[in-house]
Amino acid sequence: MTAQATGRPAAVLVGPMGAGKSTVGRALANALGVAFCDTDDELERRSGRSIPDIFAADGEPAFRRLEAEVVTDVLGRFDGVVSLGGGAVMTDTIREALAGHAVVYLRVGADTGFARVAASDRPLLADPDPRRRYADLLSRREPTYRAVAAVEVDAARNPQTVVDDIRARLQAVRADQ
Ligand SMILES: Nc1ncnc2c1ncn2[C@@H]1O[C@H](COP(=O)(O)OP(=O)(O)OP(=O)(O)O)[C@@H](O)[C@H]1O
Ligand SMILES: O=C(O)C1=C[C@@H](O)[C@@H](O)[C@H](O)C1
Ligand SMILES: [Mg+2]
Repeated sequence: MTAQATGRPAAVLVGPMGAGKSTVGRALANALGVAFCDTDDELERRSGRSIPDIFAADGEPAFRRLEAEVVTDVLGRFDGVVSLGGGAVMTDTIREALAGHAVVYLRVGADTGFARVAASDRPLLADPDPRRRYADLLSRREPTYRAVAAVEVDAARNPQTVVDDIRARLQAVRADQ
């Protein structure tokens, strides 16, 4: 994380694995001319370990504790675009820290989201039936993504279209305030 904060994040992207939070987040930050922070990358940088290693060696609860520390710190002092990990919104302290922020839910269906990450090493998909696991996680988390977001966009489109849509929707929300 390079930028020092003076205000609040320009946008905070949430959604399931493969929604494009990292990809679209970086492009949105470029379009807005602000810095970008992916909290998964930030957690790996600060801990000096990979997320798959943390899951394998210490388990998911230990990962969630580290994630909560990193995300709440970033939300409190970073003024660029922030992308969260796919499960971050399920932690109470993170949901509390998201209140009042420009939270954007990148929505994808289970087939699209899973196809985008099937070949990667996301630890939660290390399962005998990863497609079903993905669909289960998405259906459990979807109400929470919706509840924390000020704006929801269809992320099954090309990244530039998603970026343009987010910018327009955030402007509309701000104009309403
Ligand atoms: N809008 C898009 N159209 C096509 N492919 C995309 C799009 N967004 C992301 N991808 C591709 O999908 C894969 C996953 O994207 P990305 O890592 O940005 O997802 P994520 O939401 O950050 O997932 P995670 O929660 O696991 O970090 C990458 O290979 C990326 O290039
Ligand atoms: O959906 C999840 O719970 C996760 C998504 C990734 O972004 C990482 O934060 C990690 O692999 C866990
Ligand atoms: Mg990501």
